[in-house]
Amino acid sequence: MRPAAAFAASVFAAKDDDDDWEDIDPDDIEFLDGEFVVEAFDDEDQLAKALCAEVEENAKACLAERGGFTLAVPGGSVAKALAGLKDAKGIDWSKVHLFFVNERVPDGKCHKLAMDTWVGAVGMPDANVHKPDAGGSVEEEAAAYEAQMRTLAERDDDVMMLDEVNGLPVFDLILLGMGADGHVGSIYPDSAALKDETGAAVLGVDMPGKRSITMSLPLINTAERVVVAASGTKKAETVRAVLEDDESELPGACVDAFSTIFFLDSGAASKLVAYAEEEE
Ligand SMILES: O=C1O[C@H](COP(=O)(O)O)[C@@H](O)[C@H](O)[C@H]1O
Repeated sequence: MRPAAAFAASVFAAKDDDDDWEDIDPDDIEFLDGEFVVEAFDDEDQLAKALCAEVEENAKACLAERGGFTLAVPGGSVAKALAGLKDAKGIDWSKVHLFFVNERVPDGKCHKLAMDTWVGAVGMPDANVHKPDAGGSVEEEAAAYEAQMRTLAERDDDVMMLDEVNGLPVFDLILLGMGADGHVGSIYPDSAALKDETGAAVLGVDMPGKRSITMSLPLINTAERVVVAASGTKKAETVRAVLEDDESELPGACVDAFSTIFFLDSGAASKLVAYAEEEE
């Protein structure tokens, strides 16, 4: 995989094996695959470029290595930040499979946003854009969406693998946004989805006004690489809690994939002790 730091204005801290923060040299970032890294960018534009670069570079690496690439995207600001992918060169989108981290059902809000923002422009075949479309209860939608992932894993072209330990689909890259309350996907603080122990890859969420499906935390944490993006000072306190409070049980604090990267803008990073020390 590519080093994560190509667009980083500041790579300021990483967790070592003992879970303590340590300063890192951006030049050493290639040795951090499998680690936990936080990067801060000057503004949302830089953050958006970094998100697009993550997709581009990971897609190219996976396509070269296996001839396939599996990507999951959320809605909200991260979805909008991917507009730059329209200009990406050298990616065979016919070999990329796109899923949604969470989705309103039956509305398909994240699918529509992705299509309008970049997917419609890059020429990804419709069959590669996997959206929940089963109908029925949120549980039925969730089960059917998980089945779509498993059907892909049953193909003999290695585009989607199953984890040898937990049997869950392994995504190459999952992008997450994080709400000001610390939610990721449709996994909200103190919710049934956060506490779920069924081992399901996809869960139904039947909150008033938010009838959704969401990837489960075990599925998210089985991915090769997860990037959590947050911007704006309104999220600064939540970002601080998620990254610097060892006791935090917020959904964002439960993201723990093999390679976990937090992309922040300066506003979202502003309350981090590690960031303040870097700025001094
Ligand atoms: O409700 C949601 O919010 C999160 C965060 O959105 P953002 O616009 O503040 O980045 C988003 O990732 C998720 O898909 C959406 O359902």
